[in-house]
Amino acid sequence: MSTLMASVTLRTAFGKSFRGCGLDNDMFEDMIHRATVVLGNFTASDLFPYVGWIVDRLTGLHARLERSFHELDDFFQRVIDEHLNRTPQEGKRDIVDFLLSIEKGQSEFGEVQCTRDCTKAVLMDIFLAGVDTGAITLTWAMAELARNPRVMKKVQDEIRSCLKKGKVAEDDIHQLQYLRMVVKETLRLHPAVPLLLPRASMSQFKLDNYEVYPKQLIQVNVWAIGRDPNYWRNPEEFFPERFSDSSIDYKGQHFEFLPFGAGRRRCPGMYMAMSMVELTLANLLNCFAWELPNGMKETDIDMEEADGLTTYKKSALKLVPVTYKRP
Ligand code: HEM
Repeated sequence: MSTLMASVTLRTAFGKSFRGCGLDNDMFEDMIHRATVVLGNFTASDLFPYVGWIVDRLTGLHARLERSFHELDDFFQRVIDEHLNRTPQEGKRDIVDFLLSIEKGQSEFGEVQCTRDCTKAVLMDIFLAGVDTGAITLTWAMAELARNPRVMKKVQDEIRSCLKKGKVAEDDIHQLQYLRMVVKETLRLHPAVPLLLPRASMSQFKLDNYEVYPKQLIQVNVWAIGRDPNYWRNPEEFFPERFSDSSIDYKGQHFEFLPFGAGRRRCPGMYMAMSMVELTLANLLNCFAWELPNGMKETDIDMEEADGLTTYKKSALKLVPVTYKRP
């Protein structure tokens, strides 16, 4: 899943497939995984600005951060060098070409200096935010479907009855209402980014019994909100039908369901993400029947999440694809 999401994101954003960049699938996945795990750690220096750095050095967190930073920096440098050494074809400029042209003609942003570091920071944002999240959502969707054969059958029947032959294309997706509910339900129970980007309060206010002061760091836990029994009936149950006849959407207007965040910092890749996830899931479900490996029962699927910035499935999901032949 990671490989597929990485290919789509890199080709869309950087105009390049990672296959030609000297990293094989596993190295590439490891690099992203290391970065999101290390970035998801709470650092002692965040909590204790003057002395925390000593703790971070002793625990090895600082060294792991440095290593991840250098790995990613090398990769982005390679992407930038390739772009600098070629002439972009008219009408085929990608995000890297665009960022490099801003660097060159600083005037577009007036006083704001757009440096090489800024370009790399934007690339890192897109890269880390785009690759992992889609793969994680797909993995959890498949895990939940494997645990819930009723839902698996219902969504496969929908896809196969709507589609008369061949693969699911982007234009077919709007017909697949139940598939959309399955993706929403996956995002409710397993939001890829469990804590939104940190916010800082602008003024002093009281929330329940807590006094919040200006500039205080605020973390919004969308994972917990998605499982809150005050808003969701039987919140732990995977039940996509809860979204039928409901106006609740993921676009940041319904605060009980914020898998892509809300407000100015809402995920800018939301529509791309939904297209990638829905299309990939629809095709996986259309082309194969999915069975559990020998002797395994639905209840044996381990649903534990790993620590980090994103909610990885801790143990790999093992399913057996059996090619589906239309009757
Ligand atoms: C299922 C897939 C995805 C999920 C669940 C997801 C979720 C999120 C969330 C929750 C945030 C933080 C929003 C906030 O704090 O309000 C975010 C930020 C972001 N996402 Fe996504 N995302 C996904 C896919 C993508 C894709 C495909 C891209 C681009 C290729 C992308 C690019 C970004 C960027 C650049 C940010 C940072 C925005 C900022 O700094 O203001 N995301 N995403």
